[in-house]
Amino acid sequence: MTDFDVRPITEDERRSTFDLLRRALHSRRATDDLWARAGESWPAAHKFGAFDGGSPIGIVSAYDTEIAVPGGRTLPVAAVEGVGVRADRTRRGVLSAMMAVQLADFAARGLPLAVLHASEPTIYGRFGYGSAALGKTLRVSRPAARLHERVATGGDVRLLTPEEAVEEIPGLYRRIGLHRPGMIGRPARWWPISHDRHVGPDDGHLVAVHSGPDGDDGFVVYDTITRRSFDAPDHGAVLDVHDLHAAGPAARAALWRYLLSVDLVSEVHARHRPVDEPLALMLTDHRHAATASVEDDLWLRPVDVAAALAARTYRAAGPVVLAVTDRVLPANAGHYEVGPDGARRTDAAADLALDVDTLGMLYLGHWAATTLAEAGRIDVRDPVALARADELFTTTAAPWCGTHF
Ligand SMILES: CC(=O)SCCNC(=O)CCNC(=O)[C@H](O)C(C)(C)COP(=O)(O)OP(=O)(O)OC[C@H]1O[C@@H](n2cnc3c(N)ncnc32)[C@H](O)[C@@H]1OP(=O)(O)O
Repeated sequence: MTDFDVRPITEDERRSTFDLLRRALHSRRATDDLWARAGESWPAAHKFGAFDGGSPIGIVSAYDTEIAVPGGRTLPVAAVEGVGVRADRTRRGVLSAMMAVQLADFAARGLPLAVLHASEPTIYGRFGYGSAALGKTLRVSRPAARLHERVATGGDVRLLTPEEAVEEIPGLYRRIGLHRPGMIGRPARWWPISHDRHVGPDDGHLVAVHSGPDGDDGFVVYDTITRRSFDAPDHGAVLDVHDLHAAGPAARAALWRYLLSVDLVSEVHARHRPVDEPLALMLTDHRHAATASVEDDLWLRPVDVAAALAARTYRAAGPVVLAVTDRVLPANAGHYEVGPDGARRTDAAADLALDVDTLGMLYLGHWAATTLAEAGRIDVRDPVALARADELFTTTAAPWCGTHF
């Protein structure tokens, strides 16, 4: 027996569900001042709450945007954010009930994919999300690190005022474009909370923009955290890279050259960078840039498997037939033939069998089918098909989201 209902939230329930989420994530309830700034970014649309009587006990939220898939197309996607259950009501199926309603809503609205960043990796696989793109944390020893002479840089780097950063960076992000599988669009409601707040006086992050031959083509948002003290007066600051996007390798290298030139900094930290970002190889001594960790970045859920598979491209290899199972959206269950000329449903016998969360892991090209089979996530009916699946799904650029939501 359930003692709660799941339904769309009303306008009047925006603030109480926002507070519920904040408490679930161990933040204080929003002050009136914070709500005045953040409230617009928490609309009622696309939010489902679990209610016990009139009181919210759980919330799931999403916004519609677009995502780049292998081959360069962009697809509509639901970006799931703001998931929380009141601490006294966890592990009684509240999230499961909300996720079922939310996924049914995505399917009814024809969204082929849903994505999220997971607070804990054990939560979302059961709902069909798979870890599809990773990010690495770089730690660079700043005084010693030098770009080697063959790294093409050039152009100019200039610092923006906070007002310029609020005005100019959204358009620049759009112009740079979704050039890697996994990158997502940032709608108007994303910017006040995730950018403007950081560059404003409270957080004081700095913003530098690179201009190349065709105008502005890259930016970095960063903060410096001083470590100097009476006891350790020589400790330089840590420069923390918060958001870095560039249209191409030259703009990216020029932004890194700039970051490595900032005085009184002993280390540069950059979290959630693409796993194939070649910073270490750009240095005269690659040991000055260490990969401190590799974490899961984007989790992806095929909501309409046929549409999702048909939208991306595949490398040249013989076709494979996948048998897909999906407990939450059973309409996806079935056999799909995937080959260099596309993907479609089929009645043919399956070469490989997998759950929809594992398909989410394959989809953007990070994981090889062979690796997933070795991890027990793919049931191999025809061993020869594994190598074909490896080739079909792989991508040149590692998938990467690069947007926190
Ligand atoms: C996209 C994002 O926003 S990420 C942020 C997610 N939110 C948080 O981490 C905030 C703090 N945590 C919470 O609010 C809650 O614990 C939630 C939302 C993670 C889970 O809500 P619950 O209502 O407890 O989940 P529910 O009871 O439906 O659990 C379903 C299953 O997942 C498991 N599960 C849920 N959360 C966790 C977890 N954190 N760790 C391990 N297992 C979990 C449950 O044990 C259960 O397993 P079962 O089906 O085998 O019994």
